Amino acid sequence: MPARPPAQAKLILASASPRRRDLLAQIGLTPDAIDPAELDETPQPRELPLDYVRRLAEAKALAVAARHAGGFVLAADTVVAVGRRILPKAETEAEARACLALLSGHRHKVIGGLCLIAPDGRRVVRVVTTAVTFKRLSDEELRCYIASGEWQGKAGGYAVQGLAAIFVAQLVGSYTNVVGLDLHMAYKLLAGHGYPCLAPG
Ligand SMILES: Cc1cn([C@H]2C[C@H](O)[C@@H](COP(=O)(O)OP(=O)(O)OP(=O)(O)O)O2)c(=O)[nH]c1=O
Repeated sequence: MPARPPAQAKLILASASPRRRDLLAQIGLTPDAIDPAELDETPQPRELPLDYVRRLAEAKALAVAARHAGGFVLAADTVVAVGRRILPKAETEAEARACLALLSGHRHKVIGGLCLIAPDGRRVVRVVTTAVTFKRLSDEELRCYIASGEWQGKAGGYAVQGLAAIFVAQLVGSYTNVVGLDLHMAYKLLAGHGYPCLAPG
């Protein structure tokens, strides 16, 4: 068992993503602070999706830990990958259409990187992969989905927790990883480093 950290050790979520905050709330965790890292998220030339999420999750955690000594700092990064290709976070309709055209009728991977920095400075990075298969999208489905606007700011141009759930023919692995934070791994990292995830009683 790891040594229990001081009772006042705070939980810092290094993320601007409301999805990650909501996911933590689902398991009864409310961060003491939400402090997004705001880094340049451009992939390096020929960077593989797995390397990219590891690098980003770690960089986000390190940037934020510098401002919160003695806390538990949790950071994450999510990408949608088609083979070695990292799809963008869709910011325009054209980007969302291009992503959905690649995903339609095919299997892709959602890769999530998590990094925890514990109060004693120990740092752990983990990667979780989920395989998702989309049905073949009709023109009408594509049009409705683009009109929904739910693709905005989402890795790969969709959000499984919304309307896009109807496109998912199969999902193998962690659902919460696709939404933005694998809760099993987040719990394992936090509890494993002595954060009191389970409220007494
Ligand atoms: C695939 C998928 C992604 N997403 C979201 C989760 C993330 O918010 C986003 C991926 O972008 P990220 O860069 O991982 O996260 P972010 O920019 O929103 O926040 P921060 O960097 O501050 O932590 O896509 C969904 O909400 N649902 C999905 O089904």
